[in-house]
Amino acid sequence: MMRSDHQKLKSAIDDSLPIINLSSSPLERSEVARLIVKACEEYGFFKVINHGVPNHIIAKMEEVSFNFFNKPVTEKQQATSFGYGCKNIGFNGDFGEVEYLLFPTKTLSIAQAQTSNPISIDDDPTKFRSVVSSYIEAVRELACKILDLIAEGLWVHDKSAFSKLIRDVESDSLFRLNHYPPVLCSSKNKNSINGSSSNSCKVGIGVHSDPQILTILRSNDVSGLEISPNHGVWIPVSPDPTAFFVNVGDLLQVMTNGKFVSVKHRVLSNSAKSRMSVAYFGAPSLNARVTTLPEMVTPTKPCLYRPFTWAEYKKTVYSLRLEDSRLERYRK
Ligand SMILES: C=C1C[C@]23C[C@@]1(O)CC[C@H]2[C@@]12CC[C@H](O)[C@@](C)(C(=O)O1)[C@H]2[C@@H]3C(=O)O
Ligand SMILES: O=C(O)CCC(=O)C(=O)O
Ligand SMILES: [Fe+2]
Repeated sequence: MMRSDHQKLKSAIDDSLPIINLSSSPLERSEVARLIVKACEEYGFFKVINHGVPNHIIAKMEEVSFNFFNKPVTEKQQATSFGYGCKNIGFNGDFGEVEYLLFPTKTLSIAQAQTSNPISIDDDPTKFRSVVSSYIEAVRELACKILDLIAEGLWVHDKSAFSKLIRDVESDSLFRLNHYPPVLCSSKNKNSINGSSSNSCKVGIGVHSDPQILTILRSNDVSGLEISPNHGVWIPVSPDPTAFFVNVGDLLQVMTNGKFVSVKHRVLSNSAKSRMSVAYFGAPSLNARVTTLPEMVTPTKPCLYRPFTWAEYKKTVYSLRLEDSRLERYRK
């Protein structure tokens, strides 16, 4: 075996993935900030423990998600205008063994204002709305906490340079529930996916990076998520329902001038169990101008990307397929 193969195998172990403990005392704040920056540079991905999101909020979210996906297909399809999708991902021919509910977080506040138009997702739509609203509020706070620590760790002058973008009332953040039903792996499919773990083989969601600033992800106790911090290496992420997982998105790559890399990831379906995940994609408002922070540009590290609005970038994202590289188009 060549030395590089050894190194690849050694690095493809989940144990090596960074874990950030947010319970640390204020004295250790700068150390936590430093570790988060390191994780974003090396992996664009990390796990957060002692995150402070109350258990009852997480448990209720899991319950409404489970109830929704357990409904008959015909009932779920009635939620298509509200973002229900099955197997089709995006608009350009991507498919996966997944069903999902995907909507802008703003939708809930609009629905709240128009009580005559409740969201018919749950038998009790008011319950669905209030459970999801509380969950979104809690994970947005977690995202802001992490983004403020990133700003500190990067010695950025404006400590809320990142978090203010997703705190904006016009923020275009998204919320997504995913359900990957068990898919039996035929011997023909077995090991068809390079480096996948043995009890999974079909693609739930194909290789992609998240286009927004930061993603806060949580799942049940079923595996499937894999990340690829280096080209050709796939690391399965052990599921941990008590934790949150954080992905660096494309916009954070641009704002940090490529110091952070938006992590490539995919989900493989499990042959025995259903995986359920919940993702919050923190994004700026559509008209926000995304630029590289001046602190990230030096004479030896000139600015890599031209400025653009999130609306412009989102249009590009939706014109392309999951795996397509979009940031290349915004290079100077
Ligand atoms: C094929 C696509 C689905 C996606 C939009 C896109 O055209 C390319 C990016 C995809 C992605 C990946 C991360 C998130 O799950 C998502 C909601 C996003 O913002 O970009 C999805 C989009 C989607 O499923 O609509
Ligand atoms: O289900 C997961 O763990 C990841 C989902 C994901 O990558 C996405 O929804 O963009
Ligand atoms: Fe993703």
